[in-house]
Amino acid sequence: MKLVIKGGLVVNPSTKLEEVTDILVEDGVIVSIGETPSDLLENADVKVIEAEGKLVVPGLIDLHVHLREPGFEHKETIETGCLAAARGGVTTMCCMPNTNPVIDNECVVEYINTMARRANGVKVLPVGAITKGLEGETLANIGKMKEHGICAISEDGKTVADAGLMKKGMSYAKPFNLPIFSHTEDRALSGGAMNAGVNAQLFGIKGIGRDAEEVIVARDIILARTTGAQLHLSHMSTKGSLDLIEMGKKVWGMTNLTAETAPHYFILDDSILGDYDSNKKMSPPLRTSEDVAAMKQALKSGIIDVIATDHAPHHYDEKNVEIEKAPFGIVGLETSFALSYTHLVKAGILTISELIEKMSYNPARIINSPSGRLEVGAPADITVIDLETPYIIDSNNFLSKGKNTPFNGMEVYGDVEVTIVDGRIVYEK
Ligand SMILES: NC(=O)N[C@@H](CC(=O)O)C(=O)O
Ligand SMILES: [Zn+2]
Ligand SMILES: [Zn+2]
Repeated sequence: MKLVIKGGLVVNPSTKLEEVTDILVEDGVIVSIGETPSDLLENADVKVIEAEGKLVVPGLIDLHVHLREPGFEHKETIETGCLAAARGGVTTMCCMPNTNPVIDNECVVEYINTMARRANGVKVLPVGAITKGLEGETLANIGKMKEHGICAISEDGKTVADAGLMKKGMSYAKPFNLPIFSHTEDRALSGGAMNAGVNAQLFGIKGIGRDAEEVIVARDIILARTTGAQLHLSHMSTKGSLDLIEMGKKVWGMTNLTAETAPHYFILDDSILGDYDSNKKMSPPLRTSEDVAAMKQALKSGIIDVIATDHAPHHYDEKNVEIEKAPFGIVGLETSFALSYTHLVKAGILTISELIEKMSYNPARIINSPSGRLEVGAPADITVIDLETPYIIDSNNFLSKGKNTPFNGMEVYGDVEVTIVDGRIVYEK
């Protein structure tokens, strides 16, 4: 089966390509980038996707997604999560281990692999727990899980509180070439429902200080420096965290340190919580406008390497309670590209190529994936996007089971038209 994506603006960070041209795909692999011979275009066996006026990029790679299966299928399933991913232009995603049972052994890894094979074709890479049951007491069987395809280890939703155990986890992961995705939250310092500060005082909501995040950011950078393990800091939200990462990268010259943020941390701040809407509650919480400005700066300077979603679907009934009682988390798979494009590229902060680097190429490098690049021989994971037509975000249209977004009603640019995985169309508008 041959496929031609014709006449789109092809943007590929790995080769610094930015050119109106065609991509030819055969048997799931990119076989050429350049003008397609006309006899091929007339061949009835060749499917042509007209991409004139559209953006053509390597499929997006989301390092941070909660698919909720097994255990919480009322929030999301692997099937619905994969549909949402395809709609959002995401061709590979890493799913976090806070399921029930926890992804802490090869059987659960295999269960996810099986369910993903039955879904639409979007690549699902499980993330294994660092400790058994996410209980923070003994290491999970990391080596066995690696044999079955985990792409990283993480305690996401929690932090390994014991620094000695975290160090052991890092030392163990290193020879397996597994990155550690770190959720940085010191439980002794957290415990509220929004960012601590003047707005929390004004609204009468218990606050979570930035120190809860920063203490663990500092600790894990130090431990990664000692062990040489590859540390990837999940969902960064504060300016202080960015300063610490800058220190690790620039002063200590660490090449084993990367960091991620999510669209809500560079678009929204804690002043919007005055309506007590639990769809604005997530972990870590929205911070202040100064943090938002610093986050944009850090995306530009490269202190932040990755934009992920932290797609965290919850059921309507679970969120439809007082903000203090509601679970943390918002969905993101179907809005992340458009929000990032609108608020970073259209706003003049990043170039398109820089954005795709953060949403595809850099994530691919962190998990050693051959995707994330439009190169001859690479897997044909490709996303075609309309950048011209604005639209309004409406969670009623989400394919995800989760409708918990703070972005409802916002106008954005960057509508995904076609998503291709291994040369197969998995979403077409
Ligand atoms: N981010 C969140 O607010 N929630 C996540 C957990 C997490 O990412 O820490 C969840 O699993 O719901
Ligand atoms: Zn987390
Ligand atoms: Zn998460």
